[in-house]
Amino acid sequence: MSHSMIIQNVVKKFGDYRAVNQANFTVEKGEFFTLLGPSGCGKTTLLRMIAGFNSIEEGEIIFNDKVINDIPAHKRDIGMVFQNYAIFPHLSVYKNVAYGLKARNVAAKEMKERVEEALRMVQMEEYKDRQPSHLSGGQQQRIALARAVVIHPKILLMDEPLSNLDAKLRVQMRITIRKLQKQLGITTVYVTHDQEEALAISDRIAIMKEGVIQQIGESEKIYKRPANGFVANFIGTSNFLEGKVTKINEEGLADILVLNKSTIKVKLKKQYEDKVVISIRPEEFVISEPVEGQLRGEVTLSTFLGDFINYEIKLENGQVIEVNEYTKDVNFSRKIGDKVSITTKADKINIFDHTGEESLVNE
Ligand SMILES: Nc1ncnc2c1ncn2[C@@H]1O[C@H](COP(=O)(O)OP(=O)(O)OP(=O)(O)O)[C@@H](O)[C@H]1O
Repeated sequence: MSHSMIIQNVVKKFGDYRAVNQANFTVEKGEFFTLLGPSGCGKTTLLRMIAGFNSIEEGEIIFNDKVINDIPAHKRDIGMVFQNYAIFPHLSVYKNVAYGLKARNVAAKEMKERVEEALRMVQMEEYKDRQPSHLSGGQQQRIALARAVVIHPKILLMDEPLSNLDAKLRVQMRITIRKLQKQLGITTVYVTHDQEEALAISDRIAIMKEGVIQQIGESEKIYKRPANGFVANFIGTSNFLEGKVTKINEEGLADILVLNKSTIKVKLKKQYEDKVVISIRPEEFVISEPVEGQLRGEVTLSTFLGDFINYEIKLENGQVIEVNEYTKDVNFSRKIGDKVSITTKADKINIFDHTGEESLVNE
């Protein structure tokens, strides 16, 4: 028995509209897997299919080698945490957490032990007799988390569980969730539209756009080697520059003319001679004094952010790019109006075909 969850060619239709279109992935046992994408991309719809709240029009969802398409939600052995906590306002904290065990007819002694253990895990033991209305949002969300894990589910599903919390609490709670998930080893599928949260919390991420998965991978991989322009733009900050392959040899080593100005050499994964989209992270640029033949520009905004300085630089063609310089690497920050040159390391940038839909560099 494999214990993993397999999503195979899964389709969700609302009328003719495919809210989820041919989703394919495997979530390994104990893995923290995140569905990430802009509003309306279909991530909640897919999560609800896993939970058993949505019908499945095509494909299969397999858990422990068994197709679960037709198994009703309450028989799927799934714990769920939602954005709006969904805890019972008239029950004490203790009774909220005990609820799922009661429904499963767990004996009194074991129930007490498990509820106390779950409350301990989310550091809420001393609140067990409180009414939920006397708790903060973060505390209520901890109760929702305790209630989901107390039943020892095989799968934990979470839909934007942190989006009602303030920024600081969100960061604290995502650490709590991550630690608890690792400690319990529960296979987890998490939904968020917040890319920073997804990068921080996940083992792997699936990025969705208009019902279609664009890329699946570990946070670092997705950040450094986005599969297409959409992912490069959605995750972190990317500067997109126009380029053109002017020469390419048999091994794929290409001369790429950037903004009709300077040439970089990049190894492409296939033969390609056309316009390209070059995608560069703000921290992958190197700023220097102006040099003839290099990309040049003028600092139009300089923002000191402690560990780094963020610049807006207006290039000679009028395009404005974002560049970060680490404070530890420089003695002073550049000022508005300073003239500079911009270079970058060829192995750190991403090259897409002219449509932005296909990456031309190896992973
Ligand atoms: N019951 C429904 N009937 C018809 N269309 C629906 C239904 N539920 C969702 N949709 C549509 O399916 C698409 C995906 O919706 P879904 O809620 O999965 O998006 P999402 O990625 O979770 O977005 P958000 O972050 O805004 O919650 C949307 O275009 C939505 O309007």
